[in-house]
Amino acid sequence: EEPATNAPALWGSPTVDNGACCKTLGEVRGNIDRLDREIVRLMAERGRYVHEAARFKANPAQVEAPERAEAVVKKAMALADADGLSPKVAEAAYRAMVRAFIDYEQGIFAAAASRGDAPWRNS
Ligand SMILES: C=C(O[C@@H]1C=C(C(=O)O)C=C[C@H]1O)C(=O)O
Repeated sequence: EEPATNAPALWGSPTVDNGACCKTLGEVRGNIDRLDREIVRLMAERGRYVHEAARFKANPAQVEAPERAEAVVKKAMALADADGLSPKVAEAAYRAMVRAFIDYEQGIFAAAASRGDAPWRNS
């Protein structure tokens, strides 16, 4: 069954905010929900720049830009390490996120090409 959200912790001592948080799993999740609002807002802003990037690409292979994609992941891992986030968590999250943004950008590019906007033609 799911853990109770209003019961005290079962072990250890609080680790966040110099021990001020957290007293319940509900309090933990309220903070995670607050941060997710910010993360999604930032992802939406990131997505608008990914969309914009498509305008500078001549074909789908350029949309993929694997060297840049790898550099973005490696940078996130280094930033994570400096910020106290597990680099393995950052790597997995960034690989999935960048892959999804590439697919999104491929869709934007393909739609522009089929409108006759982007110069590239499929066949
Ligand atoms: C946004 C770009 O296009 C793609 C998406 C990337 C990303 O989400 O960071 C990075 C490189 C490309 O795979 C870009 O070329 O900068």
